[in-house]
Amino acid sequence: MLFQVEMTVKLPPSMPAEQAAEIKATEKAYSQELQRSGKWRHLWRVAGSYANVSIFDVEDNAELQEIISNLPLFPYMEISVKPLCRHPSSIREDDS
Ligand SMILES: O=C(O)CC1=CCC(=O)O1
Repeated sequence: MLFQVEMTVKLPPSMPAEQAAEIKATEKAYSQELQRSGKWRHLWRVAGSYANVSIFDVEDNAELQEIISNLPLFPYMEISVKPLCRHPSSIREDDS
């Protein structure tokens, strides 16, 4: 199942820079492992924002919830999820 997930990062201004850097490094490693596995298909920065638009390819809602809730930045993000299905006019083979 494919999902579009938009994540907006809102780190508290009071968080020490070292702690923020550590969380971001852990987040990067976690997301890159999921990208290598194919579960995190796309990761795009939203230009001009500390936000991303991502496409996940997971078994079901429960797996998406598990992945998202384990993001190191999860406590500091606003997240919206949209389920996707194949567009009838799509010419891409990997859209479903
Ligand atoms: O910087 C972000 O958009 C948050 C994030 C998600 C995966 C990652 O590596 O950073």
